[in-house]
Amino acid sequence: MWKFAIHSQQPFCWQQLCNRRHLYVGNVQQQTHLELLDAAPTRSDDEWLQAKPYEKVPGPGTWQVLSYFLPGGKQYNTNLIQMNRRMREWYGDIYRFPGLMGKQDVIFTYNPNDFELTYRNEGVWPIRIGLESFTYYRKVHRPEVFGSIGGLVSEQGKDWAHIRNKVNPVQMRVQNVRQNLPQIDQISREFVDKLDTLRDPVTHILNDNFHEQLKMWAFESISFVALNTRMGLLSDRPDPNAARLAEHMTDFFNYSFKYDVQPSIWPYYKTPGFKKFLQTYDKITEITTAYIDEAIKRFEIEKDSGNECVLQQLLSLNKKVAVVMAMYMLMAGIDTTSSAFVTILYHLARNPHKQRQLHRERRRILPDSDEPLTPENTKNMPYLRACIKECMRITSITPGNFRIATKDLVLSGYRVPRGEGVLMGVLELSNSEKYFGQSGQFMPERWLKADTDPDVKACPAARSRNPFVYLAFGFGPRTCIGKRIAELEMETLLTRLLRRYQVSWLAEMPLQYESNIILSPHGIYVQVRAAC
Ligand code: HEM
Repeated sequence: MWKFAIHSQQPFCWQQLCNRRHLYVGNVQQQTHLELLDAAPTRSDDEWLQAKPYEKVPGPGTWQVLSYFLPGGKQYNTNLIQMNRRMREWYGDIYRFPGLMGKQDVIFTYNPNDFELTYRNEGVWPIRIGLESFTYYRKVHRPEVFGSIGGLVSEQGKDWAHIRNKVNPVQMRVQNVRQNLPQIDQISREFVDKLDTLRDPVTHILNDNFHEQLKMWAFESISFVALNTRMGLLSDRPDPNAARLAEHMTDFFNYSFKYDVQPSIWPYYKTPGFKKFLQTYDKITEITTAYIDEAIKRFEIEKDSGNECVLQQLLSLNKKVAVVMAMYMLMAGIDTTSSAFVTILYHLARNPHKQRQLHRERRRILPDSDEPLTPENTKNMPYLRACIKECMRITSITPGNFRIATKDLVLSGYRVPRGEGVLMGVLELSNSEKYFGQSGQFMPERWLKADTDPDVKACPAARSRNPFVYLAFGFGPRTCIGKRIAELEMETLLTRLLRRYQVSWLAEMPLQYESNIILSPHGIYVQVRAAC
């Protein structure tokens, strides 16, 4: 069961995001999986033949769905989470959401065995549709800038693999990412220093402005990794281009929700709003490229100064790759990390006993709070990592994972032909009593594989739990490429913040969430006081 309230200004439907596979964007046909469409089943084995036919998957018909979402309908004005939950109550743990207007169906499943089958059969080129506007921007609007360089979020098949294989060692290798620790630590210290000015001087309460400031922390951190540049966004005098870039990124998120997620006619007709979106992309490209050009000049002067940073490694692949990846890091690495961090703080604020336990670990790692964080002293932080995981279990800011089935699959006893969309309802499973006892309780211990101190014992279930019931960063070759960076940032800030402060939740209401591209918290009411 859900233990927190979620509210959205706008009705949202995953299918709008997932079912645009027939689109032709300008002269660029979405290179997704069209070859899979209308293909005859390839399977004739017993399991396939004995499975129930696809048509028998429970779910509403097209007209029924339309009636749900029309004014007065049962799903009118519901958000993603509410919609999913109602549909699940009505149709069960697997249901078919029919494709509208010639678009594909999406199978919604809440069965971890289906997740495993879908992922284990996705092959080396998993298909997940997203950010079609970026594909259009690169390939149709600005081909002279990007050439044939694809981007991770919007590319599929070989084109996706081509870039992912190149950037994996740069962004997924722990040691490579952790070389940024000194600067990420410095940025976290600056943010924690700034907390004094962000909280109310008398009550010490932080409100929603805190989330905006956290976005600046996330921006400052990710832009250091992506552009090797300190933007000064936590100071009173940020770099003017950085401030502009921050504004454009905010616009980008709003536009992207409107044009990549909500139904829109832009693939057929470029509305004035969509043209403004393209201008925002232009400005982000222009500023990002300018920062990269400046960094290239710096690298020339500082030649052979030791390990290559992430940007240098991306540049050695290709400058266009570096620009596209830097843009992606900025687009995908600000709202995600800051929203997840608010969630982490919220759960710790509501669970003082666990917070005290974590504080003890922090003091062991940093006996002197002025000491820097290093690869050595941050190696062994089991309770901190368990706390972060437990927060993301209760509130995974990405509530579902999507794939196009690239093989014929039998899901929950039904035939699902390749080419169909499969939406895996991760958040529901990670909040289910069936897979996590006392699922509403914040219990970091459930993730511990070994005792961390005499009072904190390992949990036997941590070793035997089905890995598919918690997938906050996705799974497989297409898992989140920013996972290591996000973990580094969140661990560092949490260490610094809790080393200095203790946090309490003062509101009667739980933290609220809006669902747009991700779950985004609001209604923050945290008190931060000096830790003893
Ligand atoms: C707490 C923070 C974050 C969460 C919860 C998160 C979650 C996710 C999830 C669930 C996916 C889909 C994975 C799949 O389909 O299997 C994803 C993909 C992705 N994420 Fe993250 N993410 C976070 C932070 C970041 C950061 C900091 C970056 C940038 C450095 C980033 C960049 C990306 C990219 C580029 C993809 C697409 C990967 C591909 O398709 O190959 N994310 N993320």
